[in-house]
Parts: sequence; structure tokens; C-alpha cells
Amino acid sequence: MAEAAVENPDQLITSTDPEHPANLIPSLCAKFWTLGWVTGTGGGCSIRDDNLVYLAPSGVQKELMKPTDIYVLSLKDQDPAHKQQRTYLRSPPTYKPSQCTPLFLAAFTRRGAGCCIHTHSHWAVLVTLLLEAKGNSKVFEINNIEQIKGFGKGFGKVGNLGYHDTLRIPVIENTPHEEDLTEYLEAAMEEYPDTYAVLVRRHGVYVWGDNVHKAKTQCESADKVSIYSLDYLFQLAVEMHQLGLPWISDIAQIAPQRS
Ligand SMILES: CSC[C@@H](O)[C@@H](O)C(=O)COP(=O)(O)O
Ligand SMILES: [Zn+2]
Repeated sequence: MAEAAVENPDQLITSTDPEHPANLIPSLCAKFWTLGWVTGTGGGCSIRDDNLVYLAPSGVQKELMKPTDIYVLSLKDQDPAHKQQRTYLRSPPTYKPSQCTPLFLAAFTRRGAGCCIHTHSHWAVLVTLLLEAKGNSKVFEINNIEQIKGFGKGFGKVGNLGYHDTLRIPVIENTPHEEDLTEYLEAAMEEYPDTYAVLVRRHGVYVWGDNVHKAKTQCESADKVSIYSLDYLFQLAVEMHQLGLPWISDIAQIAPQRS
């Protein structure tokens, strides 16, 4: 791991602004820990601010991270021919960068995302297990649920999905090493160009948005994605399954009755 020459690397992670990525990543991960989305060392998130990418270290309890633990790299200074040899503008002294780094970078470079969140949410894992039991299905599909309207139609598209539209999230198989997921995540992005998320079987989910707020909370207009909405849908789907209810239904024909 090489480090590029920057006069004062620590300046890159020093700010009193709580919205600065070096402050936001630890506070988001602490919040995600309370939701069960990051557990132990699993899960995490990364933020891109223009050309700068902020990343957590690997193998640390993500909810206990500090701004001084954060890595910073310059996206344009990475050599696409040598993906494994990344150069960092700023590295904490005793860690390695998150194993999720190449997956986060895929969201930034291939989708222009400003934030990518990786959770180990129970609901995400359970959905992938239910799909495994349903013939190892490679896509989660759900329609006719109001919350679907919270999702944009897709990368570069204007507007949101409608109530009767089908939300599709591809599922990739887990690999023993997180980095090895990258090629499958990239292939899923190609196959499902509109998706804002990729489920990883028996592991969790990667979700991205064009900025941190869109990735995390907003859900009311195009090109916005909500990890909260997504986790809500995963939970709903698991509970629908427990009740014997299908995720895809054909109720578009049923018009509301006026008395
Ligand atoms: C419980 S270990 C989990 C890791 O292998 C991985 O899945 C993960 O999400 C976090 O990797 P990390 O390198 O610690 O950022
Ligand atoms: Zn993980």
C-alpha cells in the first residue's frame, strides 16, 4: 500500500463540521450499529467528496471508529490497471483499509455515487436465504407496496418507481474474501443498470446513493435511495413470507371501490 505525498495528510480528516466525511463515517457507523447493520467488524460505509474518497479501516469495530482512523484516497490517482495497488493520501498508522474498498470504489466510479453503505442487516441476510430456498434465485423482486415509491427509477433516470412497479435487487453469491465480490458486484451493476443496491447471499447488502443523505435517508425523488426504506422492505418481505404472502402480486387491475 503506497502513500502519495501530501503536505499535511491529517488535515484531510480534521474538521469541526459534523458533516465532514471523516466525522460522518464514524457517526453513521455508530448509528448503524444500533440498528444491527454493522456488527463487530462487519459492514461499513464510505463517502466520496468530489475526487476524494474516505474509507474506514478493516477489522475494527465500526461503531467505535474515530476520524483519525479514516483513510483518504484520490480517485483520479488510482491506476485502473493495478486495482490492488491503491495509493492513499492519508492512512492511519496501524490499520489496513477496509476489505470493502474495491466494492465502494465500484459504486463511485461506475455509478457516480457519493456514498456507499454495506450492512450485515439480518433482514437482508434472511431475504437472500429465502431466495436461496426458492431455487437459488438471483434477484429479489417486490411490488405493490407503497414504500417502493421511495426508490428512483434508476441511474441517470428521472422520477421514482410507482406503486405498481417492481423493485428488483440482484443477489450475488458470497465469497470467502470480501474483495473477491467486486467482479460479481460489477457484473450485477451491468445486468441491472437501474439498481441502487446489490444483495450478497448469506452476508448482507451494498447500497449506494448520489450523496450520503440520499443513500441514508431521503426517498422522495429521483436518483435517491434509502437504506432505511430498503431495510424496511427486506423486513416486510421476510414477514410476508412467514405469513405465506407473495412478494409479487397482480393487484394492478383492482381499482379502489367507491361507495
Ligand atoms: C465479520 S468480518 C466481516 C468482513 O469480512 C466483511 O464482510 C465486512 O463487512 C467488513 O470488512 P472490513 O475489512 O472490516 O471493513
Ligand atoms: Zn461484509
